[in-house]
Amino acid sequence: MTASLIDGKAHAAKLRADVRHQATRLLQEYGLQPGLAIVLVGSDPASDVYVRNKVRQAAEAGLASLEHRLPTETSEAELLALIEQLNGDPAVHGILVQLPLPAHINESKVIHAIAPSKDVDGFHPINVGQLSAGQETLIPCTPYGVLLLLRNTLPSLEGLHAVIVGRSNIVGKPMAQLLLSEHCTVTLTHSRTRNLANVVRGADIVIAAVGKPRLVRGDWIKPGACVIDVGINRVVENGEPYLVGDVAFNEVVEIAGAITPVPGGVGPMTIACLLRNTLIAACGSRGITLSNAL
Ligand SMILES: Nc1nc(=O)c2c([nH]1)NC[C@@H]1CN(c3ccc(C(=O)N[C@@H](CCC(=O)O)C(=O)O)cc3)C=[N+]21
Repeated sequence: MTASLIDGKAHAAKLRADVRHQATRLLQEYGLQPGLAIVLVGSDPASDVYVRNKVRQAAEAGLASLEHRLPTETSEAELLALIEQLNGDPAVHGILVQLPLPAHINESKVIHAIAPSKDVDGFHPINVGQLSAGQETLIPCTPYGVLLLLRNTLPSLEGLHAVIVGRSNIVGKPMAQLLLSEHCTVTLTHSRTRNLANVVRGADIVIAAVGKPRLVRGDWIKPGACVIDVGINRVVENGEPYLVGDVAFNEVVEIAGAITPVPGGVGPMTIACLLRNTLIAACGSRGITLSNAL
């Protein structure tokens, strides 16, 4: 059996079209245009590409995006002052500070400084706590995107065994909380997990988010399982640069029931969910209820 491909690019395009539709209505009915501020400190070439993509897609979805590029030498105090200014700016509904930050800046301090209502990454401890309590909140973009893909792929998530590989604050932990809310049985594994392959063999849903190229092999997969590859690893093979996931795609595609490709899987959903979070934050700022989440 060959797995069906989960087309993240197509799902993301649909989600962005929905954001655009709702943003148009917000502007017409309430005179409100959602605004996203993107802050990039330093000039990492990979970050540069992501930020440019985010800005372009935000504009296409009818959002106002404001880019703040700061030099690597920017002090922590200067960055905190900018965040303070954005927190108080009524045209800004979402603030994204691109991570990682240069080593002299305390990431946790920066995340704490963002107003929780504008924290479209969902990284502020208030939002983390609300997610873990199962309350409505701004959800981190990558796990949010994965959840939408799963909902669109599987008839029901209830009672399924989800095994997450990787316990990061950005993907693994919030993913576990979201899937618990969907009534999955959740196992959160990591680098110290004993007999990882055997644990993954029990999974109906596998979420690979460790940043190790092709870690998850074909013989780890229960036939028919749904496999979501969050990894984005840049490797050079035969002198060519490649983007590969945390899943050995060629092996797993033969065993799984459905699988996301890299690229074109989770990545595009992450950006689409960032736009959606900005829309949600803008609505929240005026007490407007947003209809359907697809
Ligand atoms: N505060 C913060 N929030 C983030 O959400 C955040 C961040 N910092 N720092 C960097 C990572 C990385 N990230 C990606 C988003 C989309 C793709 C994406 O769309 N990837 C394409 C391929 C892109 C390519 O070809 O390089 C795909 O998978 O199809 C990748 C990576 C968000 N991040």
